[in-house]
Amino acid sequence: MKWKKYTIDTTTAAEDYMSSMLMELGIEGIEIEDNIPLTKADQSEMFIDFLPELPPDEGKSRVSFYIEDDGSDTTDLLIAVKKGLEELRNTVEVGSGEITSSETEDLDWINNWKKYFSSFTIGNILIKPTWEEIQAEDEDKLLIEIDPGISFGTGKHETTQLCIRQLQKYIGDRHPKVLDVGCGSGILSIVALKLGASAVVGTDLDPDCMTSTRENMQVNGLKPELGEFYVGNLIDDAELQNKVGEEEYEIVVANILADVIIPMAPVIPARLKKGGIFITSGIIDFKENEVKEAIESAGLTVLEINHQGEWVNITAQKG
Ligand SMILES: C[S@@+](CC[C@H](N)C(=O)[O-])C[C@H]1O[C@@H](n2cnc3c(N)ncnc32)[C@H](O)[C@@H]1O
Repeated sequence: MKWKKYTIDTTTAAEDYMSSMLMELGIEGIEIEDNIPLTKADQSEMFIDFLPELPPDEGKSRVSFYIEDDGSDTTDLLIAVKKGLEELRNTVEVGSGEITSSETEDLDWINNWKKYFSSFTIGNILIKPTWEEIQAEDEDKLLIEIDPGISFGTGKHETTQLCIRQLQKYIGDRHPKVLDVGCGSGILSIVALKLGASAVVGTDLDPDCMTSTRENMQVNGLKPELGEFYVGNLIDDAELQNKVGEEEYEIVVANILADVIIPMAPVIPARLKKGGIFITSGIIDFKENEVKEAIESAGLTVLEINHQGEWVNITAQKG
């Protein structure tokens, strides 16, 4: 799909007004470049754990928007953008407001990442995108097929791999019931079921993950009744906590982010059966101690801490 990119030179004070004006004109692909650091809340919503140092914020901003380049005339739309921009000058300092257009780019928002996702193995598990063929040398592996769609979880991320290794280690032949908090594409639920879990319950904040997870269960030949998946936040949603249940699980896995796992830690022990295992990752290395302390304060005993790249997995047990 071809897109045309237009960039407006403006100010940080005007950027929100500018995007709102563009959205009102029906433009959806909007990008803002400035040097304002993200707030903690923004960071956790965007699943970024740390950011590079930014140069000082001098109040400058570049607001870009993308229009599909399907040959249709965009003159009227650009006139409307310029008019909207001039009207904004009555409300806020807009800066130069100069609009430049750049080369047509080939952008496929949803599918471009697929180029970077190819089959790989973790121990005897083969994780394969649904669109790739299985190679002869991999035919003896435990096959997991994944199409994450727009949800997180191809299995390639270090944090997912750290969790998969721990699931391999702790599922054994106990046929545990597993709770997968932050299920994303459903990859950890599917790995758990393929490794012998008797049932899984998954939760995520993002409703799209319910679709991806259910579709991936089906692709992997897993009966829908093996999994229940709910949208919501286990940290403070009493209704979700009820649905998920108490002392139901031999294993809880949560691959999210340190800043989410810390407030979530207190609600984990109640979900676990006695002796149950909590496997968690999404923890960047400099937050390891903070998460470990939160897990211990919640009453769990830390059994293992593993590292892959800059990422950490903590595995703990309910006494
Ligand atoms: C790093 S992804 C992990 C996806 C998948 N489980 C994996 O291991 O690849 C984190 C997921 O957690 C979800 N999430 C973030 N905060 C959450 C919360 N408080 N409760 C449940 N899910 C949450 C996100 O929407 C995202 O799908």
